Amino acid sequence: QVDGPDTNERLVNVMEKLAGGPHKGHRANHAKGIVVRGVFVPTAAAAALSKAPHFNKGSVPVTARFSNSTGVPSMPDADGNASPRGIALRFHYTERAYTDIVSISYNGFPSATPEQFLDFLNAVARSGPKAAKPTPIERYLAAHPKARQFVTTPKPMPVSFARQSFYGVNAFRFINAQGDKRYIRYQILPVEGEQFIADRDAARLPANHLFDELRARLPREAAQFRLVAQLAQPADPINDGSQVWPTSRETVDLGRIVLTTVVEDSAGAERRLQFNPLILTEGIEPSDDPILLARPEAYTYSIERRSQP
Ligand code: HEM
Repeated sequence: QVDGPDTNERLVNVMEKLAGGPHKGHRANHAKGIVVRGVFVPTAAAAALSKAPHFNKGSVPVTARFSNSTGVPSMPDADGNASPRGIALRFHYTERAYTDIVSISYNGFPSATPEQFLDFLNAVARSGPKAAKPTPIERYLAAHPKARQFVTTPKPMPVSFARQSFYGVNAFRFINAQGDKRYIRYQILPVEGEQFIADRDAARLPANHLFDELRARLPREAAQFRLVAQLAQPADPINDGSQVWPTSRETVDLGRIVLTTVVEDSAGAERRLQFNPLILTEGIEPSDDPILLARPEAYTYSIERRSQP
């Protein structure tokens, strides 16, 4: 038995440190958010892949939270560190029961395991302005191509949260009524397509532009996404979200997410909401991806801290 914080608690500690926090009442990551609601309408193809209840009904209510990355609650939307952004989705398939998808606007992850992710974040934390060259993060990125790709891939600001794609990254296993099993990864793709703003123009926009845009948009026009399953081929890596599957893999439209309303007290709602990618239902099983399996525990540290009065 080893005393002291475990990897998941250390991850939350370093996230708070990087954010100049802890910021009382806020998430250790994806702190700046907005809560909306709408519906999900599944396709017939969804029911053929999974017996999950929300894929086998006419439609179900959805609660969603869009967010900027990092634990900085005042993160300006055009800041480079605001990406990858998040969408967390909760499908209410009965009055009391729900299942979640928690996804980001980058297809992939910098690390294969929580330990590697901790090394990555610690390297960032040790690379302040006074760090000797090459800095810890420069050395880390030189040795870790997936993390390098994550950091160096341009992540421009979208014109709207409604015009950004999101990716589930971790794999899940679908099981249909016949007992057939398929590994999948989620994609959440804007029906209107992606559209981005040049960095130079984004820098001139107000700090809350994306949040204001969503509040202005929804009374006129829903934010609509296709929920898509990318199907694994037998040799595809199932347990490593840093290894993206080829774009040539078959995809299946599972249905349409139609988000229509910003909830009345978004700040209160987000304090109460506790999204968790392992709140699943029959017809959907987790993979053994160690990042996926670590997430609920890490999230619980953040939830406990932000719930303190
Ligand atoms: C070991 C890896 C990870 C760690 C340690 C981690 C940590 C965290 C923490 C501490 C929170 C705040 C939870 C809360 O207070 O409710 C959070 C939220 C979030 N994470 Fe992660 N995360 C990890 C991986 C991922 C991955 C792979 C994705 C997506 C593919 C993701 C997407 C999100 C999103 C969208 C939120 C905001 C959820 C909301 O709106 O409430 N995270 N994460």
